[in-house]
Amino acid sequence: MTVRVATLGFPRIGTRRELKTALEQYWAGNSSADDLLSTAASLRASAWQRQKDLGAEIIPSNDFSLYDHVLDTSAMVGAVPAIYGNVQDKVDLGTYFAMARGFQTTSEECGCGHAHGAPQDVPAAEMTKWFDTNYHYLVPQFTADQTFRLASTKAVEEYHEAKALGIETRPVLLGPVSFLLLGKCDGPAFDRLDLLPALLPVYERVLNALRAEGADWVQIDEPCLVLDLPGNAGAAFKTAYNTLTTTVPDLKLMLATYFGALGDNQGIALSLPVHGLHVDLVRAPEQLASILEKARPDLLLSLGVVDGRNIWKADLNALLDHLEPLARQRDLILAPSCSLLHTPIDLERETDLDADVKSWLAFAVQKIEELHTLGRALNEGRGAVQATLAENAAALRARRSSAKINDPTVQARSADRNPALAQRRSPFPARRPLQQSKLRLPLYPTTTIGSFPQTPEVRKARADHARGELSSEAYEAFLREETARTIRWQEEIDLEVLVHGEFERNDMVQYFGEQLSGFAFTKHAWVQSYGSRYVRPPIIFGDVSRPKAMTVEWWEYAQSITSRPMKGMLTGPVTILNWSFVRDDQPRSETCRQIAFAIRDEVCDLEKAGCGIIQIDEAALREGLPLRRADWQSYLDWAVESFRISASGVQDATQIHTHMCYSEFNDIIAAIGAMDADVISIETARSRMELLDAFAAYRYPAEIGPGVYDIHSPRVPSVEEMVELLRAASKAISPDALWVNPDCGLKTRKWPETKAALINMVAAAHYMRP
Ligand SMILES: Nc1nc2c(c(=O)[nH]1)N[C@@H](CNc1ccc(C(=O)N[C@@H](CCC(=O)N[C@@H](CCC(=O)N[C@@H](CCC(=O)O)C(=O)O)C(=O)O)C(=O)O)cc1)CN2
Ligand code: MET
Ligand SMILES: [Zn+2]
Repeated sequence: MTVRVATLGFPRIGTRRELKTALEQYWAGNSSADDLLSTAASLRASAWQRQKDLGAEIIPSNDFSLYDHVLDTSAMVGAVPAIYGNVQDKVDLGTYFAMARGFQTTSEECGCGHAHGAPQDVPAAEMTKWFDTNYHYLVPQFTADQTFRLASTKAVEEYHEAKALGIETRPVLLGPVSFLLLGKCDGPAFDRLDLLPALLPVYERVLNALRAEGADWVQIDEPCLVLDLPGNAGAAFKTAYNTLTTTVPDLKLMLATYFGALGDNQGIALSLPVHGLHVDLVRAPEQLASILEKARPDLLLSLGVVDGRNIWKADLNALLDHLEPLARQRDLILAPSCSLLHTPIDLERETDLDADVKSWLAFAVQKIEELHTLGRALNEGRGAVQATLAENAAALRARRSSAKINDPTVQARSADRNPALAQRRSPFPARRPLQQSKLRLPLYPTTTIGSFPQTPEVRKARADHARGELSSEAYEAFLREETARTIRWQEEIDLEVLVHGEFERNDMVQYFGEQLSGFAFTKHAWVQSYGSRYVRPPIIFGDVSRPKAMTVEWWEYAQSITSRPMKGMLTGPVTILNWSFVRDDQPRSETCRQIAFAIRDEVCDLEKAGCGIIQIDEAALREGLPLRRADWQSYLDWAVESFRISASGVQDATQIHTHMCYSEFNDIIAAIGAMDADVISIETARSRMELLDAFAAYRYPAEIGPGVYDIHSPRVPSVEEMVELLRAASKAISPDALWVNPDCGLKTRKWPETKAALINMVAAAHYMRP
């Protein structure tokens, strides 16, 4: 029996973030479409070659994307909402980026490649989290009478491109059922799965074209198979795969599932007439036994045994113990649990990491090496890779017994089960008047979410400082100047509650990770978050504590130069946890609690310094929700408790804000209420306030700032537009509980559009006041 090594997807961004640079240059009008496309082609070529060199035998194509693979799928099938005005055969670059980022002729994109006669002012499509990751996709939008057409042959072109380079690939497509399920209805709700018959012919054409080019196998991703599915989904999967396997008979389909167990969908998955099935055995190792028992003997199993969602070395010897008996019985494919999109590329670039910590890690490149080692051990016997296996065992042993991991003081504090720790002194109705009389804010008070534009100058100053080319004094003076200018400007346009702008922070999670014990951080380990925006998630390897105050000095400086209230600005424990690579040797809930105590101390220190409004961002609370409803409550219990531990050390008159973006709250609104924040700001602009229905229905007790300005697009919303949104909001929520703010922080924006939009926002708030 033979074992082969596959990857399901490789990071697109390039080891030196070449894709980011190429995109941003193109959007700024500094480079041509040809420049962008040729960078993209060379990134694909080197990713294919790299994977091949590392020993991957089945290499994906069409996993690359200029922006997002779900948007690519919408383009492939011509699911382009009418507002983008594309009626041609192909979705061109201009339309593609208009959907991704919105389009305004006055904005930066002017003159670069939008279709002739394209609309001049369109908002971007809605963006949301890809399952429980920090990757965001553009939500496909369907009308009830949606038609589909083949509008992009990218998959075929990229297969061909690899072939021309001498590399045989297995093209990847997002499967039709997941594509429909991940989308939303434009207008009154209907069953998106009803669109399947209209959609399948486009998939047939693409698959036929791939077959004609010479592809033997196609990887078709149906990650929705790990979710709780609507009752008719089983039938939809059957229709889809019966149709595709009969109409494209001699092409083999590898149906890929990941991010969890098939669970109650296992029967569906195993009944489909596909030729192979990939399952995630990192998140759900327990599913292997029943899959082996029930799978057709000729079904080629692809086992996701190396974690595509985290950066720890795999336990190769333990894996071999499980895999060896299996590999004697059937042909197998070994693969990462999911696409490597969610891991950084190459550990070897991290020359400054603590040597011990580094020896415990594997990034995308190292994970393929691990798979290659496993493959050889199974095909040739462990002896063939003895030294590598011994090294792996030694590293794992060293990690388990390392003194760097354990801090008894932290463990003792976290074990304190006193419920008062997670309880404000009084309930919200008693806190509210104390806060109101202290703050004296008008109706519809205005504020922003925290960050102001992280300009190239700010980034450069930080980089120069890190390289030792700018002294700490000069760097801090520069940051103080930026902060002061931003505060003066907020006063000038008459915002009520000010922020300092977060110029000193590289990222809202990494900044804290760099100051907390138990965390390691990287220099080059970028992971795509959306489009050209990447993050370097910190690595939590040990018990977490706060050696000293992290934000108090900057807050004190900021408050010292204004008489308006200055928000203290912190990232909450659940978000730090969810946006880090988390240790896998204790429950996540335990790590979260440790972070919560560290943040609690910071909250108390801010209050002691005189801060009356403290925002604790929990942007990632919703995305951490387990994919299966049955697992929600236990997560929400510890996540909410951790937030409350962080927020509950203060007096009643101190106003605690929290902020969340991209949050579909409908299902977890009770937990949001249970966080017991005094004010919550949320993303609502792109979904046009739909979200507020949940708050209204639940009678959310505290104050709410529904975002009126979509900050993920350079587009400037008009006063009228924001007044419209506020009117809609004031129908759902009592006006005396409403705040006026953007959807999220402004770090990704440029100053001109930020200024224009916030001036409009303040005007909209003034207009609403009686
Ligand atoms: N962790 C996290 N997840 C999140 C968010 C978030 O803010 N943080 N927001 C939501 C949306 N996602 C986002 C993710 C990233 C960014 C973002 O702006 N990322 C920046 C990088 C931020 C950063 O780490 N900046 C560093 C490094 C900047 C940099 O590239 N420096 C250059 C040098 C620049 C020079 O010399 O001029 C270099 O290192 O090469 C800094 O400011 O110090 C980017 O891609 O451009 C925004 C939103 C959801 N998830
Ligand atoms: C992704 S949530 C961002 C919150 C943070 N305070 C900011 O304004 O950037
Ligand atoms: Zn946000």
